[in-house]
Amino acid sequence: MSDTVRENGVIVAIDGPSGAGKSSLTKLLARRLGYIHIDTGAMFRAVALMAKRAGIAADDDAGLAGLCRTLEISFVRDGEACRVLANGEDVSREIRTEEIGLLTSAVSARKPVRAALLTMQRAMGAKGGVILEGRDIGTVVFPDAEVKFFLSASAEERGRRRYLELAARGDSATLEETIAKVIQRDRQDEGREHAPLKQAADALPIDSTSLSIDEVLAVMESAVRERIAKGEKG
Ligand SMILES: Nc1ncnc2c1ncn2[C@@H]1O[C@H](COP(=O)(O)OP(=O)(O)O)[C@@H](O)[C@H]1O
Ligand SMILES: Nc1ccn([C@H]2C[C@H](O)[C@@H](COP(=O)(O)OP(=O)(O)O)O2)c(=O)n1
Repeated sequence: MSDTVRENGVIVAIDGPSGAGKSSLTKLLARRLGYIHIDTGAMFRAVALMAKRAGIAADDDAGLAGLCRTLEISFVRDGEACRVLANGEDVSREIRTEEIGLLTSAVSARKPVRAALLTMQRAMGAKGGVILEGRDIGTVVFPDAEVKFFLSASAEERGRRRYLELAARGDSATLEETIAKVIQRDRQDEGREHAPLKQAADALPIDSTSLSIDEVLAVMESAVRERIAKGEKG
């Protein structure tokens, strides 16, 4: 981790597999710290959605490169929520379907997509005062982030959490099907050649299988505030 002093505060990286709690904790931690929440997964999902609409296959690197050259992704606050815009269109809901989730896992493995979003993510976070959640934040996007967490949980628990989420949205997927999809996404995210899901050597691992969101938040907030205080001492 770096001793860089940044204009707006430190950079916090939260990596981990699907359903570990990254988005939930990033939102809460960002609110506690007054930091900006950067949902890098939503950026990859936006690329996947726009590629699907344009009829670009998940392995069409030339087509994906061309799409990413002109695609503008932005986040806008909407009260407590954060809307995701693709070329100015609010795609917050459409990017969250399981179909787009699986397509995103394939699209996000492609080098041109990773290269394009890497540039965007570094531009968004370079001045600090940000929390980025994803798969490769602490290893590729900001290897010098002052604070890194690797948030995990058992596949069964992550599948259960995702199942409850889907059921609340009226999705009829069974628990067994949802666990299987979580494991499939894990394999794809961990096994890909470019920027695979991996714990950074200097990341603080947190297994949330048997922890509440508030318990995880307490551990994270304490670690970040300790690092900020250390930086202020100089
Ligand atoms: N420690 C936890 N205990 C119980 N439920 C959790 C925990 N962390 C997250 N959840 C729930 O699990 C679901 C997935 O969490 P989310 O933050 O979207 O994970 P990720 O961003 O890692 O995919 C959400 O419904 C969230 O409320
Ligand atoms: N920094 C990132 C963030 C997400 N991805 C990929 C991996 C995931 O399968 C998809 C969707 O990510 P997202 O965080 O939205 O998915 P989950 O909420 O963890 O289920 O994008 C990535 O490759 N790199």
